[in-house]
This record gives sequence, C-alpha cells and structure tokens, in this order.
Amino acid sequence: MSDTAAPAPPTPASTVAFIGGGNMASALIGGLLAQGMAPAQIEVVEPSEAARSGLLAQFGITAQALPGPELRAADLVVWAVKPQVFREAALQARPLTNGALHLSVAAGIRSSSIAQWLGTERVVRAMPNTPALIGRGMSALFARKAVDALERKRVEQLMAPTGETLWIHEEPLLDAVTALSGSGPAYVFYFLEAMTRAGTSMGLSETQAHRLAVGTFAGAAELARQSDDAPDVLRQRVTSKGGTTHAAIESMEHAGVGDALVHAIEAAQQRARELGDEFGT
Ligand SMILES: NC(=O)C1=CN([C@@H]2O[C@H](COP(=O)(O)OP(=O)(O)OC[C@H]3O[C@@H](n4cnc5c(N)ncnc54)[C@H](OP(=O)(O)O)[C@@H]3O)[C@@H](O)[C@H]2O)C=CC1
Ligand SMILES: O=C(O)[C@@H]1CCC=N1
Repeated sequence: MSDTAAPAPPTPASTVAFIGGGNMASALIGGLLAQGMAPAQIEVVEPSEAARSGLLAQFGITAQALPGPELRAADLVVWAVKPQVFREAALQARPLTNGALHLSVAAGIRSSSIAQWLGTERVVRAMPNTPALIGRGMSALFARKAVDALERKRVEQLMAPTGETLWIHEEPLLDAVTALSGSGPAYVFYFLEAMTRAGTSMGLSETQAHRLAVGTFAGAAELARQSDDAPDVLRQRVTSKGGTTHAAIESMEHAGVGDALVHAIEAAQQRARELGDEFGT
C-alpha cells in the first residue's frame, strides 16, 4: 500500500453511481448531499418504481430502472443491492463501469467474487449500519490489495458523514462485523421493544415506557463510550447489593439472556458466511 500520492487532499468523486437505491444507498446519498455534492453528480440504478419516486422526492435524484450509459461517468460505484442479486446486477453493469473504484455494502459477498464479476481488483467492502441515516453509524471497511491510499481516502470521505469507520485487514472478520454492528441495531431495538413491553405491563403508558427505555439506552451507551471503565464495572455501579438491579440481572442470568445473545450473534455470522457461499462465485 503506497502513501506516495499527490499531496493535495482527496477530491470527491466527480460522479458516484449507486447500484440499488434502498435503505443503505439512501443513507450514503444523504451524506454525500450534505457534503455539498450536487444531485446531478449522483447516478442511481434502482428497478423499484416506489424506491425511484422516493429518491426523487427525498433527494431530487432521478434514478434509472436499468444500467445505462450514464454509469460511464462514475469513477466510484457503490453496490447497495441484496447479496442474492449482486452477481446478476454486476454482470449487467460491468461493461459500463470499467475503470471505476467499487464499494460494496452487501453482507457476506466476498471481494474475490466481486472482483471476478466486475473484472477489476479495485474493490472495497464496507459494512455499515442503519444509524448511518442520522450520521451515527458504525462501519468497518476492507480493501483489496490493489486499492491504493488515495482510493481508501475516497471511500473514507464517502463514509464520513455516516458516522465512524474502522479499517479491518482480514476480510473474514467482516462476517463478524456484520453480525455484531451491521445487524446490531436490530438487537438494540429488540431490547427496546421488550423494555417498553415491560413498562406498559407495569402500568406506564406506551409513550412513557418508550421514552424511558430509549433515553436509558442512549444515555448508557454514551456513558460506556465516554468512560474508561469496562461495561461490567459500569453495570456493577448500578447494581446495589440486595437491590432491584441485582434482582433483574439474576433473573436474566438464570434465563441465559447473555449466552443467548452470544449465540444469536454467532448465528448471524454463520448466515453471513452462507450468503458468501450461496451467492458468491
Ligand atoms: N439494511 C441494513 O441494515 C444493512 C444492509 N446492508 C447491506 O446493504 C445491501 C442493501 O440493503 P438495503 O439497502 O437494506 O436493501 P433494500 O432492499 O432497501 O435496497 C436494495 C435495493 O436494490 C434494488 N435492486 C434489486 N435488484 C437490483 C438490480 N439488479 N440493480 C439495482 N438495484 C436492484 C431493490 O429493488 P427491489 O426491492 O425491487 O428488489 C432495492 O430497492 C444489502 O446487501 C445488505 O446486506 C449492510 C449493512 C446494513
Ligand atoms: O440482515 C441483513 O442481512 C443485513 C446485513 C446487516 C444488516 N442487515
């Protein structure tokens, strides 16, 4: 990997193309527009008419139903399609994306498959999560060897408005990232649902329970982020001897909640591997 590129800071892509214009593409597009990119510099291929209308209404972007010659202008192509359709979409767009740097957010699909389908080694994979929509995402990035330092910067720049990024150097770990932080918001929402349900069953209104649960999650997560202490230490500070928290933690330990969560995340990792096997080359 060389750092000998031009001293000037990296410039934004002249045109960025998105293949797939759903949830993840929208999060990234919102960030690019916030960075000052013009809607005319963003091409989107999106077969769903409803999604195309949404992109026009939300961002002023006219998406195309099929890949066309407009893609040739893109020097960065973002692949935001489901793993199941990636291969087909790649083979369709390949003749139009020669020379571009490629960034995939698809779960499981390995960069070797992508490189083979697109006929280029200039492939980066990202695993973002949905808080990217509000600039609070957590993404991991992995680049194939042929991707140079300037191209890595380009990807970092694209991802920057979505939140934090972290490079990893062993691609298989992206499946762990997918299981932990890619799917992770769903685990948090699952806990929020259960906490809200508990609140209403104890007599609080839905609104009160939701507000208390969300405020607690947000505050505790921020405390964990800012604190030098590990989560178990922070937890012990909440847990008075013979008190209420102790009763709750004992109950969760007895029910195997922590172990169940670990197994669940391992199941997600396994599914990411399977997606790579089933839908990769
Ligand atoms: N959602 C999440 O939390 C995360 C998702 N990801 C990854 O991001 C990728 C996209 O997920 P997400 O945005 O949630 O999915 P969405 O379903 O919201 O978006 C994918 C879009 O791609 C469209 N599409 C289907 N076939 C093609 C094609 N051949 N060419 C162009 N577009 C096509 C779909 O249309 P239609 O609906 O008509 O099929 C759909 O609108 C996935 O690979 C997923 O693994 C990664 C991290 C987190
Ligand atoms: O559920 C999925 O497969 C995608 C990948 C990570 C989050 N959503």
